[in-house]
Amino acid sequence: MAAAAPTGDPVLELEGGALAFGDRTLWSGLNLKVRPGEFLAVLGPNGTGKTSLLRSVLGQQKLTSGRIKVLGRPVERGSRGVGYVPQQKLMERGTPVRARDLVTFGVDGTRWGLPVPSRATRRRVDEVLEAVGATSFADAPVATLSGGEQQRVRVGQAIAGDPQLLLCDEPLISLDLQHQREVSELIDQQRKRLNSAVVFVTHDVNPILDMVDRVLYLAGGRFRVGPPDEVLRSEVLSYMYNTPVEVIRTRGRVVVIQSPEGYGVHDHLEHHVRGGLYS
Ligand SMILES: Nc1ncnc2c1ncn2[C@@H]1O[C@H](COP(=O)(O)OP(=O)(O)OP(=O)(O)O)[C@@H](O)[C@H]1O
Repeated sequence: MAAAAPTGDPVLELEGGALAFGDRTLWSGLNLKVRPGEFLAVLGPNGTGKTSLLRSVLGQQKLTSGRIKVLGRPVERGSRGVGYVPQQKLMERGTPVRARDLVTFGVDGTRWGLPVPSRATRRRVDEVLEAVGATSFADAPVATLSGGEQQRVRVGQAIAGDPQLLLCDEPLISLDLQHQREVSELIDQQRKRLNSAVVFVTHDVNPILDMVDRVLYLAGGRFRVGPPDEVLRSEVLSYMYNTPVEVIRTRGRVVVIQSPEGYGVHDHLEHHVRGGLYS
């Protein structure tokens, strides 16, 4: 776990952020500052507004109230300083775009193939393809790759431009254990190399637990921000879920289970309990 608290002007700042759809408020009163070099994990059950938070930071979703600053400025779409790994979306078969093209787009922001990339760009593209383990399928159409292979290419595209703020929406989905480790280490190494910030949405914090500085936990219209040891505790999560929950730490992992007295109270939690693990 990171020792010293990150310093420097925030790369991401939310003040009194609230987001509602109709009469359903996902979160409100959200104050958050993410500083250079910080790794923030965003956790919580389905539908609590984790993706919507990232979309708000990208300028794709307007807040109901409050404001967001990204890299010191009001949020705007398409900022080169922000990288984004979207929640897994497979490319349609027949799309001719190659892995190399997506990563090239990530490096120089130009449309694939045009203009012809410079030697420096090509070198950087090869480096990134290698780093995400995509060299062997770099020239295959992305649509023909497996879900996990496509995911690695998207991570490559997002990190290729050395963003100061990297937003990741479940980037480890579809990856086997080895690639989960490799991809999360790659994201972490890049953060350390550039002193950039990472906001990482995930359903399982364990693969990244030793990288995380703070956790933003969203559940039941509530939120909690703090170091993992302060947030991932039985009393905190029981309050957030409004049902008794036990947080167990075993062999360096965090396991959340529903306490016997809480069984059957909340289906969404039970779903995760059946899976054996929840973060
Ligand atoms: N544009 C929209 N209009 C109406 N409702 C929306 C819109 N975008 C998201 N929602 C709703 O907001 C809720 C939160 O969605 P979001 O995708 O942010 O959740 P999440 O926490 O990322 O969930 P998951 O863990 O399942 O990915 C969902 O119920 C979703 O249907």
